[in-house]
Amino acid sequence: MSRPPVGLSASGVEVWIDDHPVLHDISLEVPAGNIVGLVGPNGSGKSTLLRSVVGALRPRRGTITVDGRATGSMSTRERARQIAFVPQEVDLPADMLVHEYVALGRLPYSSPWSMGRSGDRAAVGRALRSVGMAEHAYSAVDHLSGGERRRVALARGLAQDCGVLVLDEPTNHLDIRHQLDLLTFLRTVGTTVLVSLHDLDLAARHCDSIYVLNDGRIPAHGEAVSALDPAVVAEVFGVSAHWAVNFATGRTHLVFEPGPPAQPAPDPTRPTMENR
Ligand SMILES: Nc1ncnc2c1ncn2[C@@H]1O[C@H](COP(=O)(O)OP(=O)(O)OP(=O)(O)O)[C@@H](O)[C@H]1O
Repeated sequence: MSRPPVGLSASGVEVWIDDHPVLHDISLEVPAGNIVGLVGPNGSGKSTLLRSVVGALRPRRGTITVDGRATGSMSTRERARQIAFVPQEVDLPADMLVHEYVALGRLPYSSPWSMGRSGDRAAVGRALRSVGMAEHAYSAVDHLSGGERRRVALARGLAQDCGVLVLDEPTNHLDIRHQLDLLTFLRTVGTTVLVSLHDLDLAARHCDSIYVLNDGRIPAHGEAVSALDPAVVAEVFGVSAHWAVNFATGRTHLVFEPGPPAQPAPDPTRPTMENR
């Protein structure tokens, strides 16, 4: 991407779907050039929040700004030049070639008589190379595997050349090498990234800060060690977790134990029904 990164912020965002509140008073900050992770259990509202941020859903209350400008006052085309969105599930049109699909990312810059300019072709080529899919440029999209489709969808977002990239679970369907490659690659893109992830340890390792979403609210945010404090993980995800050092690399990882979170040890000096 060549466009400079810009900051993204949401303030007091409330979203209703089908007469039900899904997001309650959400505020978040994604500083320019940062990678900010969004984690939370299934159904906590991650996709709803990302879709609201990119303008696919209209919040009932609250403001979303990009580079200090409210997105609600931007035209669709203008917003698409500011924020690129790669959704969780992407329907790739069956009879399209990979490079044609990625070129759709250039639509916000095109007029009917200018599609296929050399600048657009260069952006498409760059995006395909960066996700390791250049050799598939002339394949039909419906011949791709699930993981290859995810990478092509990301290429389309990169070709859009925006200051903010919003990714909904981009590691879905990717094998472990491609998950690590993708998250490492995001750091090199040089844009602002808001990304939802299910793997808490990957989020901790690759994001500058993390927002935890639970039942449409944000109970914790900040650097990984505080946002993903074991008490928060137990409360939100219902699993036992702790931070552990990998002695081979010196890195700290969040590791999990099966079963419910451990209860605090009983205080023997405190009366109970049994020893009273
Ligand atoms: N189109 C819709 N119609 C009705 N309810 C919806 C719709 N989209 C989302 N919801 C509801 O909003 C809540 C949040 O859903 P959302 O998809 O944002 O969660 P999520 O955190 O992204 O989940 P997952 O991790 O499973 O992808 C859920 O209760 C879901 O059922």
